[in-house]
Amino acid sequence: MTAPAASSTEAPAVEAAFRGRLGTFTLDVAFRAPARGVTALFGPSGCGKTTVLRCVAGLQRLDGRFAIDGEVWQDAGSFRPTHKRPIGYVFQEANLFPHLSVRANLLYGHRRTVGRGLPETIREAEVVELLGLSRLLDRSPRNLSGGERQRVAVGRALLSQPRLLLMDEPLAALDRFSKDDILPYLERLHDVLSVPVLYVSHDIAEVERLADHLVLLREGRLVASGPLQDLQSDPALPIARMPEAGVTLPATVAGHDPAYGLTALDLAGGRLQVPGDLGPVGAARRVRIAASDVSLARHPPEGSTILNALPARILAAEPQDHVQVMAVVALGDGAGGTGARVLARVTRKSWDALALAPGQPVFVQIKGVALVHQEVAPD
Ligand SMILES: Nc1ncnc2c1ncn2[C@@H]1O[C@H](COP(=O)(O)OP(=O)(O)OP(=O)(O)O)[C@@H](O)[C@H]1O
Repeated sequence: MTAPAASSTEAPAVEAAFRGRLGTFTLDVAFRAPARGVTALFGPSGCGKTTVLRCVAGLQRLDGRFAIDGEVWQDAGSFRPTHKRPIGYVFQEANLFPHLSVRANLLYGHRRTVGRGLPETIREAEVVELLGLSRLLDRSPRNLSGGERQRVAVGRALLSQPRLLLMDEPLAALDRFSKDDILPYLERLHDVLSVPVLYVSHDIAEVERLADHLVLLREGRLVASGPLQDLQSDPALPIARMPEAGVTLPATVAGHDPAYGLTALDLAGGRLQVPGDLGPVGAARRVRIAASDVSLARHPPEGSTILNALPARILAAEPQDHVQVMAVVALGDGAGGTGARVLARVTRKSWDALALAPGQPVFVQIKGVALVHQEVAPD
């Protein structure tokens, strides 16, 4: 867990600490996250995610401190009001002005900030291109799909030139199809723009696609805060107990096997063969390996249809219940365990039968690998 630092001489950071009561609910949360990329606030309904975001926006006033890149927005002696905080806020509902065109909606926030002489770091043309809005500019928000409306809402928030973008369940009101439509655009924003994002969600799949850093909350308190991959591969955390527990890992396309339609993907500490063409050699990809798709063997498996069996070492293990054990293994055959960390959910019976334990060398068999990061089609 990370506590906010008193002063910020290190890498630019978002430092947040809020405590107080709202009715019967008590919030007491402190975390520090990088002031770049996407930080997801994740936890069950009612754990305080929206309250933290409202505190950051200055819409909810609780005791505490907030600073971004050393610039203090709140501490014991000061509280900057909402309208003086350079934030963009995207809610579950797009809340566009129905009587204005998409273009006028986009420029609404832009005029208010750039018109006041604030520097323009995010330009309209760039936002239109990144969010695929060029064909929607003259349309009325009334005639847009839910996903299109949210893309406009994100664009409007970005054009207000925020130091920090706050997104509160921006996809929660969308159906699966619209979510799949908008997610690649958000991934692209993340790749191209430098504005940091605090992203509230209770959808772990969404978080895994977008987030670099994770803040886990439960009942108004911090459970853990850290880089996504570190928290995903901690078998003691509640996200490892979710049925869909798994890890997302950076990978590089290493080659193709056209005869069998496979792509070779390099991860830290190992190479996988994955069905399909995942792009040119050298392309960076993000893949997801679910804990339930990984099994462990003491010896190199023979006579198996599973293509991927890689040497690894068990780093830690945690019983999940009476039946299952969650193990974290590091890929690679060295002793150091420095390769990518993968979760394996195995039965307690197999764990005992193979006398598995942390520190042991094993072979991980990986049954399925999903591509997480998708390309977006040009507008
Ligand atoms: N102004 C308020 N007065 C009283 N209770 C409040 C107030 N605002 C929030 N709460 C309570 O605080 C708790 C946390 O709410 P919050 O909306 O922050 O949770 P959340 O994690 O965002 O939940 P969800 O995922 O369902 O949106 C809830 O129990 C909520 O009822």
